[in-house]
Amino acid sequence: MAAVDENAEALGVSRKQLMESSGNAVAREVREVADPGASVAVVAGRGNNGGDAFVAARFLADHDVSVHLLGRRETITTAISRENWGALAESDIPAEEVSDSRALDFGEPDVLVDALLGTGVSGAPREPEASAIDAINESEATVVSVDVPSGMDADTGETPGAVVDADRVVTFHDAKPGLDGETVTVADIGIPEAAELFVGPGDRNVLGRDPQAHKGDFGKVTVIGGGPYTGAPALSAQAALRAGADLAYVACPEPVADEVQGYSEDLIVEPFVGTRLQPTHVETLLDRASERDVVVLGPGLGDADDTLRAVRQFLADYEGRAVVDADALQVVPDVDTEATLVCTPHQGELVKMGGPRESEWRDRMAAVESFAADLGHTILVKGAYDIVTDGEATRANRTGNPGMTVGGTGDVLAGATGALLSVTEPVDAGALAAYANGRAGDDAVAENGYGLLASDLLTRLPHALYDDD
Ligand SMILES: NC(=O)C1=CN([C@@H]2O[C@H](COP(=O)(O)OP(=O)(O)OC[C@H]3O[C@@H](n4cnc5c(N)ncnc54)[C@H](O)[C@@H]3O)[C@@H](O)[C@H]2O)[C@H](O)CC1
Ligand SMILES: [K+]
Repeated sequence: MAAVDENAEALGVSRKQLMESSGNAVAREVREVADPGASVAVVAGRGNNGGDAFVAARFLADHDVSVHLLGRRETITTAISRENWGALAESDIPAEEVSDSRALDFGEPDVLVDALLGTGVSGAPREPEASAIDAINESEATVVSVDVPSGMDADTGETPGAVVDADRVVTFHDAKPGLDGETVTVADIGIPEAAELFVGPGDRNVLGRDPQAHKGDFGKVTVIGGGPYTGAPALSAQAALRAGADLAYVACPEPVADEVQGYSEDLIVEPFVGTRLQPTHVETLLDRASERDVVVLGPGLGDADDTLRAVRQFLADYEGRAVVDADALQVVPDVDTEATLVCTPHQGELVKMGGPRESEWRDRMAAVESFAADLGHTILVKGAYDIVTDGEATRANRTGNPGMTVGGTGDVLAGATGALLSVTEPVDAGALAAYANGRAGDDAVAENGYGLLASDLLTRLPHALYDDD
């Protein structure tokens, strides 16, 4: 939900607007259960859940409203909630601050609005909230809970401690688990569909960095590639580093090893004998892969028969996480593997894998979703709108521009996906890599115009993935 909020903000719908809509929805619900003139007591906590209720109070001028904040105004946790508390002071709505739940006296109202705790709760309610919840439950009033009954975990529906016994719940944007017995209204608060459908800056929240982290915590990625091409594996491995991996290895044929190393001293090159990947290399590669977090299989490997046989053997025995790209993709549909794969085809490669041909992007989303479900792996289809799906969750990405049709941008994407796959789940890894790759391309074109090189994306990946703007 926090990610969707941030995406909405990036699309021009601020959190403050969302709070205004939320509060309005609560007021509508109150009007349904209480006629004008009825008494309404709002019991609010210090988070945004309370903020929603401050807004609701402003929309209930026809009712006899009082607001009771459990805490002091200085302890309100968010700026927008504080602003809405401030707005109450500019009205004639009685609003009191109560630090001790024993001093909480909301009388005998017709309606109680429960806005103590929302989606920000963690664990069982502590004091003074726990006693305030008891007080609400002892009241005869009709209880309208904001977002969730206070004390209920919005993700799981679990109630580890005291919880408000609500008559009605006004929940925002999406239904929440664990609600039954109450009358539930799911209120549309104006979050644009695009905030959920398209990957946005909020999706990056899954990429935390623990200050106590050690070398290797953010992933060791091996790129198995090269042979006919040397630039591709070097781009992938550098992209893995720029997307946050700690170590990037390139397993490539001996004759191209110097060239790959020559692209960057940051890469650890692990050559194998011969001019291309062959079945005799597979055992050693599997051994090494077992010490790494993710393998990126494909960049620059070519499609010689024995190379594709080697790819098939590798995947049949590999049980870890891998990104499969380029010529290696055609092997995936007929290999039986325990591995967790993120396949990164463009439209032509997808068709070669037996995938759908739909051209309109929404139709393609649905078709690729069911293809991924059948395949049993995550697919990231590259295009003007990238589609990422594991057969259940499906996202689209619209960063990027026509300048990115240049060779090598797919290798960068595969490497970035590899890095992110070592720290997040497959759909998130693919979605974020597509987003960052496209944004890096957009930044490069904004700075220099068209004529970008795939290598221009590399230094722009960190900003696209980790900067706050
Ligand atoms: N897009 C949306 O869905 C919108 C939701 N809105 C509302 O915002 C709340 C979530 O707000 P948040 O500030 O994140 O958290 P809460 O108000 O739920 O509470 C945080 C508050 O409570 C303290 N706390 C946490 N755990 C406990 C505990 N076990 N015991 C006591 N106190 C606890 C914490 O420290 C904070 O002070 C959501 O539910 C909606 O109502 C917005 O309106 C925007 C749109
Ligand atoms: K609540």
